[in-house]
Amino acid sequence: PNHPGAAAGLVRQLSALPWSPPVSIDSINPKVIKTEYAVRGEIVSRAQLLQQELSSKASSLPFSEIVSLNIGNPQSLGQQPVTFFREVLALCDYPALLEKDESHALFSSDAIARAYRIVESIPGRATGAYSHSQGIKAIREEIAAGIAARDGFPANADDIFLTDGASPGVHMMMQMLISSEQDGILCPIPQYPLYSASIALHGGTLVPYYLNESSGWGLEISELKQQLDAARASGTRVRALVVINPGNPTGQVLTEQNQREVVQFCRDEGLLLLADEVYQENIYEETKTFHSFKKVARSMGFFDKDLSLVSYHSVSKGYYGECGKRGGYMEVTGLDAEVRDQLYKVASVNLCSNITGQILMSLVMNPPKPGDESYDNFTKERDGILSSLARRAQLMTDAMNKLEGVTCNKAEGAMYVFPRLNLPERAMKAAAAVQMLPDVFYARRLLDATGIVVVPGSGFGQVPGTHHFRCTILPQEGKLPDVIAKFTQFHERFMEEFRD
Ligand SMILES: Cc1ncc(COP(=O)(O)O)c(CN[C@@H]2CONC2=O)c1O
Repeated sequence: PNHPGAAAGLVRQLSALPWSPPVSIDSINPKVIKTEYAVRGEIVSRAQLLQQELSSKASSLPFSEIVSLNIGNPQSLGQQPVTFFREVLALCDYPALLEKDESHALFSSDAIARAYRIVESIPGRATGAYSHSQGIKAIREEIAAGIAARDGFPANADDIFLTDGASPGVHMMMQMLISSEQDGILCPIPQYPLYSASIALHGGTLVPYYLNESSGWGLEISELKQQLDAARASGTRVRALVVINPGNPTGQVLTEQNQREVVQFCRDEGLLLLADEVYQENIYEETKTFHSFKKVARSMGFFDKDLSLVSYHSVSKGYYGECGKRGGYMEVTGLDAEVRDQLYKVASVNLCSNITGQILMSLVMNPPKPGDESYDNFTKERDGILSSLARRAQLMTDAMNKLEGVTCNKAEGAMYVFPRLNLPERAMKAAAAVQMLPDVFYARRLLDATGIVVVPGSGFGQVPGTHHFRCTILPQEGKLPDVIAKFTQFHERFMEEFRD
């Protein structure tokens, strides 16, 4: 052991031993293995491989591009950002621009004034510093004022937690609520798989309640009650009810009466209401109006001492579609102060959300007003995008309903159609023969034939024995007819191939 070469010799001996990675698929957290997120699942993975094939050589594929209709990502399909929002963000990102005369030739006066006000409200004018863990106080005050203006009821800046998109806010609440598998969360089926994924990651239990496809994806209190009682009878401690309004993937917009019933149900059954309202500005059905659950609860006379409610919003949807900027909030009301303190502690572990997303969230909640220099251009951009989305929602719904064996509820809101596939028996058998679920088989064949990427309905959950897929309504209007034509041609050939 004292020999100078001994250590080197020992190292050589050790290095000769077979080395294996310290982390293996068998040694990572099994909750991670169990987690699935179909919006970027197996079909998307194959699409990425095909994209590489398209990029690497003159392709033998029967299409020239991948059309990603699997994800609600408007700007990736050509939607333009809102000018006023980007002007304010640019100025806040580089505050020195505010001191330059040239800026007045480049930026609208109200964007300069807004950016100046925001920068001045940040301690040290430091848009690069960590902020308060719930977000910059002045930003939260602006958002609270926007909520109050929307609802006609007060909102408190200290109830706002600014997050990097709505997703982290959902994870934070699941982290707070789920202690073990005994803790259940009532979720709509079909649901946006952030919820099933987060519940799985935190080791809880998803308690399903089925939306009624035959009544336009209606949310029935009787179904909620039946599922809640069954879960409780099996020993599950049901903590919360998730409602996504407008719905993803289903696109329904709840009636105010239905919302009142949901609020009453949560109050009566002692459930925290998790209201996912990220599509609140994506309403296309003229007979429907968005009402926040906060407004509905307050209008029923339920305040902080009467109901626990967490409301989510995001900069990823609406007419802004700023998904990559990662802005969002959760408005937390009706929780005990000591619970709020624990939530704050969890938020503080991540220090703060990104400042750009925080600023953008405040712009979404307080956009240009009549008389502002940007107002006319802003309303032109906003109304242009929303009216186009409404037309595309109708176009896609109609196109789906023209397909043989397909029925599709109208997309009243959000950004998706979720058609039901009634496949021939031979198609079902062909799927089984390759160990695929029928809607995965269909989505895979669609991708391989056209380059169009959709998400199989099994990725959102569906009534057993039914099959769907989710497709966004997002291709720009000039391109949508071509996408629909490709889709239709594929479907006709598919049905011909597998006709019973
Ligand atoms: C209902 C719902 N809630 C929350 C989120 C999370 O959004 P952010 O974290 O970006 O704020 C999404 C995103 N929609 C996903 C992403 O694109 N397609 C979807 O279905 C969503 O659809």
